[in-house]
Amino acid sequence: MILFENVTKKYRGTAKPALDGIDLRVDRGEFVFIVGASGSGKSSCLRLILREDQPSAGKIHVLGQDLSKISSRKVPYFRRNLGTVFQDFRLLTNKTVYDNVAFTLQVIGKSRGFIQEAVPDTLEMVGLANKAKRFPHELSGGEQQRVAIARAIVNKPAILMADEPTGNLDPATSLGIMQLLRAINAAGTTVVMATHEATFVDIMQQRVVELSQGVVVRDEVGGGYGETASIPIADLSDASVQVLRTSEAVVRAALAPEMLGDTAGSAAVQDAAERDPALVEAAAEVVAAAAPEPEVEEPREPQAPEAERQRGASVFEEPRPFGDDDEDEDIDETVHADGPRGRSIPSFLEPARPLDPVQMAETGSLAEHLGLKRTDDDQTDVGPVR
Ligand SMILES: Nc1ncnc2c1ncn2[C@@H]1O[C@H](COP(=O)(O)OP(=O)(O)OP(=O)(O)O)[C@@H](O)[C@H]1O
Repeated sequence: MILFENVTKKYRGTAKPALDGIDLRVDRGEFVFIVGASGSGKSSCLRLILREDQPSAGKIHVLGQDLSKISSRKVPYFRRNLGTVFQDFRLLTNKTVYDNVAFTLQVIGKSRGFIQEAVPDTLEMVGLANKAKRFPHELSGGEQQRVAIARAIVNKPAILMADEPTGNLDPATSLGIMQLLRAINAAGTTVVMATHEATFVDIMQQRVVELSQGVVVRDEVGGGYGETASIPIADLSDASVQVLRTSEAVVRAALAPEMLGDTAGSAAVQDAAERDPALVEAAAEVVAAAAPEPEVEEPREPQAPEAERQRGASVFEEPRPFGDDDEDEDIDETVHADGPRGRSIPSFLEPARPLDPVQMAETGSLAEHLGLKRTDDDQTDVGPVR
């Protein structure tokens, strides 16, 4: 699906290549994290896949096409197969949620009937059915990112590329976004996500490709605690490692229940709870600690419409649309400063309360299951909370 053969990318005027002889193969249906320090080459990698840029050497095939052979004129057509999500959402601020999503389909000439069906369906999927008529500035950061995701997937792309999609969001909101990306992946879309967020990489146990100075230094299926991990496992006692693994199973079951086979994830958690309640309690604390304690969010000045419009300009020659919505329940993604650490066991760890992944996917309520308190998220707006 994506194939890099000895790919080097050297930008003009730089001494060292941003990517140096990369070999990489991503198959259909995979969820791949590209991780690495700032400047390691993650975004360069995504830009090459999108054919925003060309390698200095080597070959790249995406969806069976040799990217060096796609003429500039055909690039917009090629990109219809790729959905993209960015840290800064890139929504069109003068359009409603519905129109943001519909716009993507309009520019590629989809019929009105198709749009009228696809947009509400997609908004429903991302949990924004009730916000179709809102404008981006009326949404929280998490909701704006959901609109961006709706826009990216409304045309059912084969590949969804996400570049730091949780970079501007608080931990609870980020968990909801990760949960949504996993649901999209579970529905068959290949997901390639560049991120610094070691916590999510650790707990999701998907494939991890780690870059360091333009070279792949790790390519691990089910990767977790590597050099980029937030919790270095080598520093932990055996008991702590066991606690960590239990927490990991819990969160993984919530984020990717199908990866564990039926209800094996929740069964394992319930099993552990029966055998050793103290372990599960300790695991709950690790889970809570894995989400960094949120700070109180500074309200941000709304962006000037013109500046926003400029930000909204897609990296593509062909602008991509965003999402609309329509659900009624507001998704409350605000996190209280006294959130995770104030409680002992998240409710979803309780043996009598099995996980309901479908419901969680619909509501994006993983953070709630983790016990992170939420309030009215319309007040939160965008802005780093870390
Ligand atoms: N257009 C460019 N011109 C010159 N150098 C560039 C350009 N884009 C990226 N670079 C350089 O290439 C290297 C890799 O950059 P890249 O943006 O791919 O890293 P990254 O891992 O995505 O970083 P970050 O996590 O900070 O976004 C860096 O040294 C960067 O300075």
